[in-house]
Amino acid sequence: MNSFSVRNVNQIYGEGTAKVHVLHDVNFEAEPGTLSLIMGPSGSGKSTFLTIIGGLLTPTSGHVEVNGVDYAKRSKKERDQMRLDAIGFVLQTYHLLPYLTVADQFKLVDKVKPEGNLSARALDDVLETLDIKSLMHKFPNELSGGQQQRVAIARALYPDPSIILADEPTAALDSARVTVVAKLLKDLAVKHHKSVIVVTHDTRLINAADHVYEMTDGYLTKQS
Ligand SMILES: Nc1ncnc2c1ncn2[C@@H]1O[C@H](COP(=O)(O)OP(=O)(O)OP(=O)(O)O)[C@@H](O)[C@H]1O
Repeated sequence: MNSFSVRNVNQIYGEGTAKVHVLHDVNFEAEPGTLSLIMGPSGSGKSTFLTIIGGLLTPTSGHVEVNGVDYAKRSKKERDQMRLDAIGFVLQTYHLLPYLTVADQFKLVDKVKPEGNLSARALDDVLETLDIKSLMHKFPNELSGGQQQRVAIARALYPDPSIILADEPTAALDSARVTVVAKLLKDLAVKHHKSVIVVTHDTRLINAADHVYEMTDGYLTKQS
């Protein structure tokens, strides 16, 4: 079974003279055990695509199936549950809650999803890999951009999702950290059999990728 099957997706924002056709008949598949990159210039539709496959936006037309289930055939409540159970998001704005310490960001996940999260030991491994163990008592505004980005990655991985969707997960990281994050994403795909989809401008991630797609003016093409 494919984690994702996207068929003939179109997205149009606005109406009349303000109408913008952002995605054109997009088709895409992603299987468990693979890391796919979506590359392309700013404004080409990459984030819109990620938002649609993550079930956060219903496309103007077309179908998105996640683990064989069509979003369109589910109620909003069921879609929310599917997202909670299956998808880990790493978004451009890190969405860390300003009034919670790093440790409490993870505890909040436990409240929303009490079961099926990483064991304390597995979480410890992730924190160690991302070199953020010493930051647990800090608040987001005490962290650098790169530290916040790594905390956001760890938090997305904590619920142990089968699918990981990441929007520019390395934008705030230096080269050494990019290598660490690229290896982590690759290991999640290969060793943990997850489907990892990354929107990025970062050509340093290409070596880790199984498939590379290019988004140009809303048209998605497979490069490798
Ligand atoms: N809610 C919206 N309403 C109207 N237009 C939008 C909306 N969201 C995005 N757009 C437009 O759709 C186009 C694609 O935007 P999108 O953010 O998907 O591109 P992107 O490739 O992710 O860009 P970037 O790399 O800069 O994040 C842009 O022209 C943008 O202005």
